[in-house]
Amino acid sequence: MAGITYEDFIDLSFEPSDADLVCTFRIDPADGMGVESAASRVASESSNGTWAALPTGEGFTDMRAMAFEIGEIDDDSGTGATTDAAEIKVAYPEGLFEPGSMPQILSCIAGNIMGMKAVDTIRLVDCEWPEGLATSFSGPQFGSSVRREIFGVDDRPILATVPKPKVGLSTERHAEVGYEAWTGGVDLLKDDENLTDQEFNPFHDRLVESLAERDRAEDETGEPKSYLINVTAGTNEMLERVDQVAAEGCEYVMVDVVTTGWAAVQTVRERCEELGLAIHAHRAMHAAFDRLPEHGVSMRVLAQVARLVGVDQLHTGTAGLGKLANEDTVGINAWLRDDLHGLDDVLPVASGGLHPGLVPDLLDATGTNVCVQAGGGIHGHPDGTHEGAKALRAAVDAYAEDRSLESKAEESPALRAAIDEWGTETPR
Ligand SMILES: O=C(COP(=O)(O)O)[C@H](O)[C@H](O)COP(=O)(O)O
Ligand SMILES: [Mg+2]
Repeated sequence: MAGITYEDFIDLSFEPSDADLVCTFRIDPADGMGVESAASRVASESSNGTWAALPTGEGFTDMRAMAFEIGEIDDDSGTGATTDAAEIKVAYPEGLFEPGSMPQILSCIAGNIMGMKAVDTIRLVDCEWPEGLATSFSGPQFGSSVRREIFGVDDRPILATVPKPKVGLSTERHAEVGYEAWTGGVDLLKDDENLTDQEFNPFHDRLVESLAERDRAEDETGEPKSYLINVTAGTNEMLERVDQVAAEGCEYVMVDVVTTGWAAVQTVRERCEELGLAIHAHRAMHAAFDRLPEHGVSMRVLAQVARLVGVDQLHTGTAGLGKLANEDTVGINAWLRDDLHGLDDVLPVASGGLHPGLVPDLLDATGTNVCVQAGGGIHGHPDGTHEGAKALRAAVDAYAEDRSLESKAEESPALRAAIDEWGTETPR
């Protein structure tokens, strides 16, 4: 029987074409499987093969992926991987994918293979996106130009804060905290990932009252201010909320991109294009699949997906300085700025356990073309939110002035109090 078996999905002499999507996987073959068979099985199951030999012939278009490279593990994941763990490359023909559909692409390259027995663990580490597939997506509407276009700055990070406690504040208190933070020196108020439309703080009331305080803070400071309101919900409801955000004159929406799903984010992206709204992407739940170095989908790939689908700002970690286990923040941020067939870049958001004492090391690692978000590091300040915002702003200003925190703290009591409270320690 003419046909294909799963051995037909590996050719170590194969050379991918420029139109192929090339994926790098880290695999740990199951006992007795052997690396080449496991690699072929990965290519087979993620394209058009399965465990059994299959008939082809009339009416069959060859959409096979091809495993074409098997290399040593060069990551320092320290997972104690077995000796036959390897890094493989698989080339996928462009025709396998539906242009512009991130769900379908991920159902190929991060679908069944994540759970198949041929490998004990498998991790999608990186993707090299060909022009045809990449440009079938919108990409970011603004990217890092939000700093200049919304806040008129291009020489410092933009600062954000999320009111803490993360949920439970009344609408009125939430807006008050926003005013205190905006007038203390942050540019962006942000909802937390699990604040959406709850009884204690309904979405539309929060939108209207927070923006009223934003206007007051702009008048008082003479600086542009904005608000990352979390529109996360079912897709149709999200579109309703996006329309409300635009109607009330805000510049951004925030979306929990992993829990809403990429199809929903693509739909929101289309509406934001029509309305001229920037998208802030929170990545809550990413660690369910990107934390373990030997299994899942890397944060690097998640960032690539987010940029293609078209978010403008994305949480990418704190280069190990904050409270959350972090991936390769510096490498991911660099990729977000690299050319991607002309698609716009993405502004990285450093967040998670940050406070003024960590700012110098953070900006040494990430540079200043970022958004720096602090929640506890502002609202936990011994003298409250307004002073906490002043302290964070002073720490960022000190970096721009090439001054130490200690020197800056001589003219900033708020920064002095923050350093006395938290020093330069990394919280857990
Ligand atoms: O609420 C916070 C941070 O609050 P705090 O500043 O009090 O720690 C964010 O949800 C985390 O940054 C998410 O993590 P990441 O940014 O890594 O996705
Ligand atoms: Mg949060």
